[in-house]
Amino acid sequence: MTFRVITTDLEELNYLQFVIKETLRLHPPGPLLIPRECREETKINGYTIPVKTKVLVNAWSIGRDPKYWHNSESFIPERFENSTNDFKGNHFEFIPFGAGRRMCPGMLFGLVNVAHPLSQLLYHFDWKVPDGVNPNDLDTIESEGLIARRKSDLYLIATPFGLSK
Ligand code: HEM
Repeated sequence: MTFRVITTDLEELNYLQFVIKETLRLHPPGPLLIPRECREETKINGYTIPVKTKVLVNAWSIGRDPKYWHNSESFIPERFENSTNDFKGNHFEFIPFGAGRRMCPGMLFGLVNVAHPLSQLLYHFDWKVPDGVNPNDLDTIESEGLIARRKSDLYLIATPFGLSK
């Protein structure tokens, strides 16, 4: 699929916003959010969580749960088209920034810093994988750890727009 960005006005880049959402669903940078500690004994779904329990919320697996997402392992940005599903903390099946009063206060700043450079890179360059590489074979596995990143480096060839053959 070719994808040409014809504006860098973030308000107008709906499809790019869906791509960013879908990326955050499948690859939340904080897969287990931030470890929290229970301040008082709490009951959730019949389980008793004792005081001082360290709680890790697995946003990575929630974002891939087939109970909430069709074709949950597939990258389908269009799933967010005409959907109210958002990561602002109201839909607990999609929490790359957490939820509740300790959710990420830098969400909007973080998002603009993803969308703006990405739109500029797509606007000014044509991108392709190196010869002999099939885009479907790209490895998207993440590294382990509190903050996830690509496990293997991504090699792409950027050609200034207008110069590609
Ligand atoms: C795409 C970028 C970002 C992602 C995915 C992200 C994700 C998160 C997540 C998952 C949490 C934990 C929420 C929870 O435990 O419920 C968090 C907390 C936090 N984030 Fe971000 N974040 C991003 C960018 C930023 C930026 C740019 C800043 C600051 C300028 C920031 C500042 C913070 C702070 C201070 C907390 C702790 C909030 C608290 O404990 O009350 N984040 N973030």
